Amino acid sequence: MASKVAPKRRKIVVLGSRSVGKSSLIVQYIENHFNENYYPTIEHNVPKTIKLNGIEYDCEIIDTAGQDEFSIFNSKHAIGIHGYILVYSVASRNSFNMIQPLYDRIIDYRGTEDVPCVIVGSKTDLGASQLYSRQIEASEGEKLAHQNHAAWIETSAKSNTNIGKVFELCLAEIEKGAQRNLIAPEPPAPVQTQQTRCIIM
Ligand SMILES: Nc1nc2c(ncn2[C@@H]2O[C@H](COP(=O)(O)OP(=O)(O)OP(=O)(O)O)[C@@H](O)[C@H]2O)c(=O)[nH]1
Repeated sequence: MASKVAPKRRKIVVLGSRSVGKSSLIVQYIENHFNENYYPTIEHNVPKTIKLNGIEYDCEIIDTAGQDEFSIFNSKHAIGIHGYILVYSVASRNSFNMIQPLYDRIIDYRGTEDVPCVIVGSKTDLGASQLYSRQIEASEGEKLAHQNHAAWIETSAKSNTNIGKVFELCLAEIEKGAQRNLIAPEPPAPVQTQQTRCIIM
């Protein structure tokens, strides 16, 4: 009997300063809506099946409480994580300045620079508003990503711009890593055999 291949499981963690829009990114992706109110996040995992190149992946997206210079990286986010989404707001220089130390901490903990990662410039709608001005140009975000061999994209959860692409990019980075053997191949799913006989010992 041919063994059935289990869907690949992938764990993605979303990191970045407080209030940059990590939860909004996830909520827009999963539930297709945007909330103007700010509720500080208590870390939780969100399941989502993501399809890439015709293959379905069982993903777990970890929404974290925002990091600051004191709580920059929790070592639990170094183990068992397949991909990283690092978010800054294009309207906040401070949040952008957190990305490099955060990335450095990840590679320190993992002991390799080969880390599947997407850097995301969020809240692009604010950059176009009259109340806030853009503090981080696209070229600056792109350069940072390039220096760290990461993918990069700008988004707006409010106007639902590029949200799905963030997760597809992350999965694509993970699969590129898998081809470089960053991820051990999945074992085949156990085959359910019907027990037809009973042995009394
Ligand atoms: N204009 C605009 N506001 C946004 C966008 N994304 C999030 N926000 C707002 O920014 C605030 C913070 O958003 P959250 O998604 O809670 O941010 P977070 O990064 O999860 O915050 P922490 O829980 O502190 O880590 C909320 O008031 C959101 O409505 C966006 O794309 N555009």
